[in-house]
Amino acid sequence: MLSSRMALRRLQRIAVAPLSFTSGATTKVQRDMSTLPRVYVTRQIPSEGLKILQDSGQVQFELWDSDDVPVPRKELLQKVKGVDGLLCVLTEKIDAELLDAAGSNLKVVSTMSVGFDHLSLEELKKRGIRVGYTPEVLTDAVAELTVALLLATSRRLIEATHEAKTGGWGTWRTLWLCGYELANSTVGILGLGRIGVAIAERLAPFKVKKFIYTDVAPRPELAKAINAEYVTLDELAKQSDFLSVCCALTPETKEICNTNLFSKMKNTSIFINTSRGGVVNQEDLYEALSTGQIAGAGLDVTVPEPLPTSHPLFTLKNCVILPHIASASYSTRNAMSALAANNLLLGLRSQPMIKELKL
Ligand SMILES: O=C(O)[C@H](O)CO
Repeated sequence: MLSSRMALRRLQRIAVAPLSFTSGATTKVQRDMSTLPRVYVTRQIPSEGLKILQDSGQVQFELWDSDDVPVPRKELLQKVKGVDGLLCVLTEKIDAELLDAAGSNLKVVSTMSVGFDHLSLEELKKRGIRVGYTPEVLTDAVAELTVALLLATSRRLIEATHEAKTGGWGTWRTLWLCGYELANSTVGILGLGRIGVAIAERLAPFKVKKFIYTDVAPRPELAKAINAEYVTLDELAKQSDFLSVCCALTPETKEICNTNLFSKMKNTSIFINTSRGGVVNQEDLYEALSTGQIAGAGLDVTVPEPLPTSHPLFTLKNCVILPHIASASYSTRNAMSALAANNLLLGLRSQPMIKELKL
């Protein structure tokens, strides 16, 4: 007998099945509903979001029916012509060129992401286009992955499994594969928001001694929840045994993690980034890691993405690199797609979105 979960999955598949896409091509999804607002979806999003769009009867939509390759820019510029709404993911640059190509019908852009550095907010604002995004639904998944990455980096798990698999595991040794523990440590958070708080809440039971943070200004309400002290960026670098970057990528935070920061960190410190690759100067990070200025780095995000396999950071044992998977749990990605779809539909109905960016 099918478990209810499996049965549900099967039902979802059946519900989505009639769409049966041809790989790599843009496929018209709705039946003839030519008077309805037109929407372009730039990726094959998880089924919950697709189903909301399908069942709404409110829009006709086309989507780029692959999750493996992003829609080529040329096709995207073609497909957005005259659309009323756009549902995108973080690989699509929504800039003046694209908005010009879309034209004056475009009323709503809904991104299936909490980050919005791929959106030219100024251009969107200028054109009166509303923007939806997906904060909160991914907080738990991102915090969980950040903790996993921090532990994998500080306790050298990737190196250790490699050694075990490739014959490096000799006798038990007193200092072999030693790392750094969270107990009695100071954890620093660069950019305290919901995700930073969620990370700290998960790390606290590891007996962290102190949480510190920096941001453009103190955030007492959030800091109170985790008993974190506000410090300057310099102090954050100096005091942190673990420094976790949680800030958005903006002109102000671009490459904020550079030699200036790394040179102030302890040789025993671990640097973790699950926000955006652009906040780090990767040459400076390579230097800091390869010279032992800092002990290790765990990165879920890089510039560019994917990071070429020939990149020098991949040669370092003390650098753990993940392919931008912080929010990658089935439930979270489905929730993100549902929120993005609902934001889009609400925006097109000129109603308040569930999560709308103030421009
Ligand atoms: O911005 C986001 O949503 C994350 O980086 C991917 O989930």
